Amino acid sequence: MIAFDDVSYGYGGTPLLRGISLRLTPGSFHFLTGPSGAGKSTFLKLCYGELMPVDGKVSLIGQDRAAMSRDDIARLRGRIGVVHQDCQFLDHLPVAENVALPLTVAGREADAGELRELLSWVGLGSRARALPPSLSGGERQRAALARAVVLSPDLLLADEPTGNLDWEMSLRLLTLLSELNRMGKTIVIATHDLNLIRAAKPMVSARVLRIKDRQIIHAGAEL
Ligand SMILES: Nc1ncnc2c1ncn2[C@@H]1O[C@H](COP(=O)(O)OP(=O)(O)OP(=O)(O)O)[C@@H](O)[C@H]1O
Repeated sequence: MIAFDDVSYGYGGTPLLRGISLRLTPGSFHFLTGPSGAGKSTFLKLCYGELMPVDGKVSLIGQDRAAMSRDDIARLRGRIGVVHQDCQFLDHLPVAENVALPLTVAGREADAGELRELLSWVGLGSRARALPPSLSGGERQRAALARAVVLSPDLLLADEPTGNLDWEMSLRLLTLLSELNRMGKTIVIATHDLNLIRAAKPMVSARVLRIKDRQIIHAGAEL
């Protein structure tokens, strides 16, 4: 699904990630961890084509990133959903319309029934008409998750999705993400919360990637 071959990246000539080679196979579930500033968000940006590698090759769902046009990248947005760290919304539009926005942008009509089902899956069935500023942190994250999956992507990337949430809400979000994985979606969650990774153990068969010394290593047994 995603392949990195000897990929390096840095901002303004300062190396951040170096010589990364890995595969994210269809249906896999990965946590990506590492200290603040290690490059987790940067790695995710390389995975959804926002950034181009400085060296090496990134293949996104079978396409070489370097050979992709703007249209290819736009099409990719339907296959790769992203829950961003800051999950911004259009504050003047109700939750349901914010969640449906990727459909609108893709020129597709939102099916009211499917949208209702999606909102109730994330527990926001009764908040469809609410405006984003009135949502709690947990509600915002769940709305962001709904928006990220509204186009039914094959791969979902979540950047610190539980960053500001209490434990109960973190587990709720983790449960939703593991349900998506059981439905066959490939999932990558960037997090520095090791408790979250431990809590996922009974839910999914997850692998842990850790950024260390500019490299991404497979962590495993010790978590
Ligand atoms: N657009 C940018 N221009 C220059 N430097 C950047 C840019 N984006 C990120 N960086 C730097 O690259 C490094 C890695 O950032 P990144 O956001 O990928 O780390 P992270 O592991 O996700 O951190 P956190 O856990 O704090 O979110 C940081 O030192 C950051 O300041």
